[in-house]
Amino acid sequence: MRLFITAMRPDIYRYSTMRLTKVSFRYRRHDPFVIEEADACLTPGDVIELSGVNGAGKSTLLRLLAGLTRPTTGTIADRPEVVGFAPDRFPTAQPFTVTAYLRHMSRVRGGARWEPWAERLNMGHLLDTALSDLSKGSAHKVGLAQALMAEPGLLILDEPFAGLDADTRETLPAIATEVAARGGIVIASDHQGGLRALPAVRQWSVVDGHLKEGTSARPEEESTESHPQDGTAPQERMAGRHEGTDQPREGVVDRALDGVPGDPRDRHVVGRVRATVAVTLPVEELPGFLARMRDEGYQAREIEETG
Ligand SMILES: Nc1ncnc2c1ncn2[C@@H]1O[C@H](COP(=O)(O)OP(=O)(O)OP(=O)(O)O)[C@@H](O)[C@H]1O
Repeated sequence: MRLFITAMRPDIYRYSTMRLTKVSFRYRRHDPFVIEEADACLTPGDVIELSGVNGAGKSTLLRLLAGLTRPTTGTIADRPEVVGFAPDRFPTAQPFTVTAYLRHMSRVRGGARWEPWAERLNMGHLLDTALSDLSKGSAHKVGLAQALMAEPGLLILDEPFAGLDADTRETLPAIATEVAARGGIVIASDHQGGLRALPAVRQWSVVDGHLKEGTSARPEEESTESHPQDGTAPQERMAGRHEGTDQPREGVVDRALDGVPGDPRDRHVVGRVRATVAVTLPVEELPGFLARMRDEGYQAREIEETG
């Protein structure tokens, strides 16, 4: 006998638009500003590629977004509760093996599951290695795994493709898409254009301290080019004016939330991403299975027995 169970996990992510308002930053009082008066909105479901020449301020901006650094002036509002940050250089001077480190981070993250990420990022052979013995690319994977394990609402990747082997490089765009599809925001600085093939990637660049949208770092591509997804001018999206209208924004978020009932404008406030799965299991395991699902916050909606 087989049982088919469809299940729904309701409202597991909160959605809100993160806003930067006139954010400026400099490292020391008399230094020049690295970031000047950045205005931007990061909307649930966005995948953003951040470009700029060496020293433009990409890492600085990412650290501001992560909350690791505070703006000198200006505000950053409505940052998602769970932030995953994978730095460009993972700090390996720590007295742990990879497994011990990931277990520790899992505890810090409230019991987040790291094992699937270790598998997906091809880290099986690294698990017993001391962090201090890791190669650059392997250390980078550990940084990615710790960033991903908590299912972040904001995933920040600083040069995520640097030093990665080919298989893992190919995996990253799919991972970014998945995070965005469940309503997360993904932003990655990337010299290598690894996310560029994804549909609807927002292009940000830092040029002379200014944050720009809809352009690469190449000046000839800057200016008034419209966003390919919604027809808004880049700087309107940057300033969030489009989200301020009564019209729900077309784009990644709404596609990710297809089939969700209710006013589409509400989707930006509370997400209702739902997936329906069919599970086949021996009938005697049903009570335990349902109990585990409830423990994890799922709801069983329908049970159907088949012979
Ligand atoms: N801790 C720091 N103290 C003082 N200045 C810093 C510090 N970190 C970065 N800077 C300066 O801030 C500017 C921006 O650096 P940042 O690392 O953000 O650039 P980036 O665009 O990420 O560069 P890259 O592409 O080379 O990684 C540079 O001039 C850099 O020298």
